[in-house]
Amino acid sequence: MKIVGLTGGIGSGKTTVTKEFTKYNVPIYIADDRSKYILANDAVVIEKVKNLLGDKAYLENDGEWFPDRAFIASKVFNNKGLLEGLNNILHPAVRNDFDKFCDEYYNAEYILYEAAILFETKGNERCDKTILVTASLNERLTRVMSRDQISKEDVVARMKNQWSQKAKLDLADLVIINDNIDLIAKKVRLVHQFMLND
Ligand SMILES: CC(C)(COP(=O)(O)OP(=O)(O)OC[C@H]1O[C@@H](n2cnc3c(N)ncnc32)[C@H](O)[C@@H]1O)[C@@H](O)C(=O)NCCC(=O)NCCS
Ligand SMILES: Nc1ncnc2c1ncn2[C@@H]1O[C@H](COP(=O)(O)OP(=O)(O)OP(=O)(O)O)[C@@H](O)[C@H]1O
Repeated sequence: MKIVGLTGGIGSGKTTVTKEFTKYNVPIYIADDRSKYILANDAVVIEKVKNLLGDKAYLENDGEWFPDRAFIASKVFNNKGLLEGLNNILHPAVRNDFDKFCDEYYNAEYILYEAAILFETKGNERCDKTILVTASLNERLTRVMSRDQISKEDVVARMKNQWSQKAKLDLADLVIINDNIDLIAKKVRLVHQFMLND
């Protein structure tokens, strides 16, 4: 079983591209989603996040507690120390969770590991191949502002905590340029064939 990492800066189109791989029954691990699950459900993680950011990091609703992601984002994306603290809590937990996923799908030809900050966290060292999804800076800004209804400043704050597209291009094995949505299905079909024959 090969591990294929799929990454790209915020708003590049990782989720859009990843969805295309589901057509081919490729097992897909989405680090952002699993990270959210862990943040909401792992008791040890919850305790550590409260210690780092305060009790306000979680909100109560009908007797249940949920991470207040807007509050957490407002704290960490403008404070490198706090972001590092949060990453240090969540990333080892995500790695453990991914180990279990790999065990479950050890029979697959390859599995896709989607992560926004694959290279930044050295996650690529675990991958046999890496795919980078790209789009122009302006496109990415516009897409995220419209998708999440957040300000340009909020998107830029996240971008500042990610490597530049140029730095990632130097490391990626394959690149999917996501400028035209109509071409994504064809590009993914070609990449899938490449992975099967590699
Ligand atoms: C701070 C949190 C709660 C904000 O949640 P929110 O729903 O607003 O954002 P979401 O998780 O959907 O992330 C959206 C995008 O923000 C960017 N982003 C998220 N985490 C990070 C990070 N640690 N460093 C840089 N960019 C990040 C990515 O481009 C991501 O796709 C959340 O992003 C989080 O827990 N981040 C830390 C965990 C992490 O590193 N996740 C990313 C891969 S494991
Ligand atoms: N080629 C495209 N043309 C126009 N809109 C697009 C294109 N690709 C993706 N989008 C839209 O742009 C937004 C961002 O795409 P997507 O959510 O796939 O990016 P992402 O890289 O997963 O972002 P994030 O890092 O925030 O998770 C979405 O609303 C999506 O529908």
